[in-house]
Amino acid sequence: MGHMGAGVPPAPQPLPGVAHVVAVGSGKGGVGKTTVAVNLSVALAKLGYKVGLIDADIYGPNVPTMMGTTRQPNVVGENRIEPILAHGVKFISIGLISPGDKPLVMRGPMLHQIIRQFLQQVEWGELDFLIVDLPPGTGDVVISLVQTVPLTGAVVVSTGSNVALEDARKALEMFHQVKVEVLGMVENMSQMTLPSGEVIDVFGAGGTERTAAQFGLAFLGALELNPAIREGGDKGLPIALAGPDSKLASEVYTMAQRVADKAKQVASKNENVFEIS
Ligand SMILES: Nc1ncnc2c1ncn2[C@@H]1O[C@H](COP(=O)(O)OP(=O)(O)OP(=O)(O)O)[C@@H](O)[C@H]1O
Repeated sequence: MGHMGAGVPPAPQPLPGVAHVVAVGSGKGGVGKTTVAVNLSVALAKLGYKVGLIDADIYGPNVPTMMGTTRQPNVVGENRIEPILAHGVKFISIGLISPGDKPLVMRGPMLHQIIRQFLQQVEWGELDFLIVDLPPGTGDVVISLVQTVPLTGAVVVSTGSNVALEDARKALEMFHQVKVEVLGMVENMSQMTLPSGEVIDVFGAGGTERTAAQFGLAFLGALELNPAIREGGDKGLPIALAGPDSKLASEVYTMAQRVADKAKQVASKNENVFEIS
């Protein structure tokens, strides 16, 4: 103990009962990362998986609004936090804890502490997927995350625009640096269909799929730009609730199925690596 420097973090430990931790990141803010993370979670739950969702966007926690509840979580036993259940998904967010009393500036150690608590002190129980909605950009939160738990992989969300893709590439680079496998990329705010049926391309649809191909990554799907998606977010009724037969929500289910398949594939590949060595 004594000679171990205080700066040496303990090795990441899997969360008992949690099969896959999957981070959702973007690089650029405002591309709809939280919208994707929330809908992905709800769709996975509707597909029959046990799903948890951590709002790790400490500076702009929008998950409670998008999940439709700002109820404070109960603390049980020895400082264990009960996640909030909404739309079949268990979630936790800094936005639920002492709302109105959140520090605007957080020092690194405090941020690390929050991420660790969200992973280790929340009563997640058995989960197939624990989705983590990262803050935009690259940095601290991801480092705290990978120091605490092993991740199955990450999903990178972008629009098709060059500026969003520039930042998405930085996110890809960051995941590479911290040795987190990217499961694939999602294009959000892709094409938009007008009531007349005319399709308009606002952000350069197709750009994300091309970028994924350049990096040898899977393209996990596109979500159109549609006011119903924004309304669903603001009302706390994610469009995934409409189910796989709804035309709009079907895109989310395709995406969710691909994320699930890819996560299982990556995890079994990594298990084999351990067995061989
Ligand atoms: N496909 C879409 N169609 C219409 N509106 C969308 C779509 N995706 C997201 N939005 C809306 O765009 C806004 C930004 O989305 P969101 O909060 O998910 O982005 P974000 O990338 O998580 O942002 P940040 O992390 O910077 O806070 C929200 O109002 C959301 O409802």
